[in-house]
Amino acid sequence: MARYELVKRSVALITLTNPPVNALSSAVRHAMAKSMEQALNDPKVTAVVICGENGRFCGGADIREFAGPLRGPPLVPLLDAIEAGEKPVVAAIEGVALGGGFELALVCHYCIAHFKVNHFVLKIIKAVGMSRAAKPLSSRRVSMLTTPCPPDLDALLEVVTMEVKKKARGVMAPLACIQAVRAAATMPYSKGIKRESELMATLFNSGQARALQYCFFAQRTAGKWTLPSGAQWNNSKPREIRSAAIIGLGTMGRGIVVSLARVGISVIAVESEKKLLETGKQMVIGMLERDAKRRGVSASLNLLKFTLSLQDLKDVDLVIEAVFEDMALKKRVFQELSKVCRPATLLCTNTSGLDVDALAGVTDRPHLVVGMHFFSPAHVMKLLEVVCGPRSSSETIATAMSLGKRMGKVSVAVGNCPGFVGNRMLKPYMDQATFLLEEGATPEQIDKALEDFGFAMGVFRMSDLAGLDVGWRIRKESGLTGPDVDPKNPPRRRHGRRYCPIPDMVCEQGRFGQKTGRGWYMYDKPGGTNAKPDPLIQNLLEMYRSRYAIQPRNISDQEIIERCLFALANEGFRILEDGIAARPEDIDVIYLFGYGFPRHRGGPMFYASMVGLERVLERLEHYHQAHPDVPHLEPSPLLKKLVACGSPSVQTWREHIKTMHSHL
Ligand SMILES: C[C@H](O)[C@H](C)C(=O)SCCNC(=O)CCNC(=O)[C@H](O)C(C)(C)COP(=O)([O-])OP(=O)([O-])OC[C@H]1O[C@@H](n2cnc3c(N)ncnc32)[C@H](O)[C@@H]1OP(=O)([O-])[O-]
Repeated sequence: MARYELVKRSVALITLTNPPVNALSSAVRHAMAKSMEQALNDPKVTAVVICGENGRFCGGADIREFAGPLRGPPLVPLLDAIEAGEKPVVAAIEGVALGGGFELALVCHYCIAHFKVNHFVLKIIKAVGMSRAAKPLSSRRVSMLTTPCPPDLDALLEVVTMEVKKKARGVMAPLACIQAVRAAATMPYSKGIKRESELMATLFNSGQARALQYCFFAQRTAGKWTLPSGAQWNNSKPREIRSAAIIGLGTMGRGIVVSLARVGISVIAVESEKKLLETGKQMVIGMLERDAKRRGVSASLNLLKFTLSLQDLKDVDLVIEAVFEDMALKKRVFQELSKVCRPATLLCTNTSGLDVDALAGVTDRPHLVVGMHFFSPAHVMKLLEVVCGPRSSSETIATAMSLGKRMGKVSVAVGNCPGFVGNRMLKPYMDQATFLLEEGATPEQIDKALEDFGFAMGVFRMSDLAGLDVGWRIRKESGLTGPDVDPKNPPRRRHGRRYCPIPDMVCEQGRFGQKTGRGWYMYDKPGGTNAKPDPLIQNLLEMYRSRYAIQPRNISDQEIIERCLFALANEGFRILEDGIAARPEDIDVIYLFGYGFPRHRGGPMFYASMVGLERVLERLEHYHQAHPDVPHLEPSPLLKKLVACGSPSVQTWREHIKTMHSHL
């Protein structure tokens, strides 16, 4: 866990050896303490160098050890011994020096860092080689350094605090960092370090720390998929994709073209009309040029080809269909692709919730069909839902997952059902928000409650951004609203359950959100982003409630959070029961990377476990009793079962899901 060598007869070289990131596990700390003692006590040793194996210095404390009691020698006394030692210690840094790894570098008297190191502030060594060995160390001890205190420190920290509170609502760590900076600038080292330890202890024992550690491992677990057949992430070889084609140059298609081209994959982009093709082409080129400029590289425009003819696709490795969300149209595209593309070409769909297997069924290669559900904007959002149809082969799934990772996405394998995972859960979440409007809340009150919880955007601001017409079109196609709805249907019921027509009423007024300058909010112009409460919406709500004799009531933020987030998690439990998601961590990763769920809350499933499953169950029972015509408030059988089993930790829920029909 740490190797000790004597080089040039007088330099002790200590190499951290805990692959893959040399995390400071108890074994590493123990080995380091032993090696440092050996080096400091050996009269032949005049200097010490600490480095990390595998081109990485140190990825910090071993996060896996946080779950239980601390074992082995604590880190701080070890760092103090290095700092106070009488022999110069040099940190030879490559790759990363994170957290405790950063602290280790800081207490070394000198640092030499490879120029490609990220995550590190350089402490520049004045001369090359070990000519420092005989020099006094006092000026090199971090405890002896003086921190200049700017005269306007309070004002400076005030501004930073405001910024942090805006950008990281409710997050503890950044505010603690500001307090640590204040301590470093205004206190002697010993008091400053003591203050920092107090701040660290508060954070370390917080629910937010547990949520962030959970997210870290959940993100890495999400890529480890398994099929009922036993095929899985580490025994299914992905195909190499050198060439791809995108059908449809709408917002999603353009983003997908950019995502592929900027990682070196040649892309043929197809549109149905010359004008659409030309517009899409100009937008893609502009996006790639801006992206390349930002990254300081040249735009890979030579990888692009734009065409009106599917015939040009005959040799590509993979196609992603991104046409209008209409099943009949998609089926025609897949039938055509079947004829044009060579037999081994993978055919993928970017549908946001339609039946992937129905599309597979119209092709000559159902085993090569898979969903690749990108999130808008596709070249920015990191989430990729890889939707496994029952006939998708393990090689096809492995290829889609690997391609997602190559594009810098967080790929999550999910089963095939309406809305898959993310959008299926979004429906009850948004339904609750509109029901709360009927009952007395306003869009801005609901959004504020959700944004105070930690969401970057509340549900109504998010809908205005995405465009209200998207959902409206889906509801019309599903027969929930529009001229085809049976007039005998009571306006507030559909299929025997409660239905809120307010979003339809808003759309019928041409209020589609930011794009039209009016939606749930009003904006200074079409395309504007500065959302202001709109009195016309307030009037619409008042008129609506009086028309249906709804007596508005004061609704607490707590009720808003419980009804929206417990309904969200409840659908997550159903998704686990249906085998559409392999584990709760996958659901949480989808919501962290696709829907802006605040990371310091862990995700909808982790949040439910932190609130306490018994509490979630009790509140859902309460709300379902109050609203019996809202099925998604009825507690799921899995939630009840987990509570009956004593509410085990989220990481063990899989053991209680005996789903024989897992889609994954
Ligand atoms: C006060 C002080 O602050 C306290 C005391 C602390 O120090 S708190 C801890 C502070 N340290 C961190 O926050 C660093 C967290 N790690 C990272 O940011 C990244 O890992 C990376 C270093 C930039 C490398 O990225 P990568 O993309 O090349 O590889 P990977 O896929 O991410 O990771 C490869 C494998 O290593 C595992 N791993 C990475 N870092 C780890 C860590 N610190 N502890 C335990 N395991 C870790 C990870 O789970 C994965 O495992 P598996 O999935 O293969 O089984």
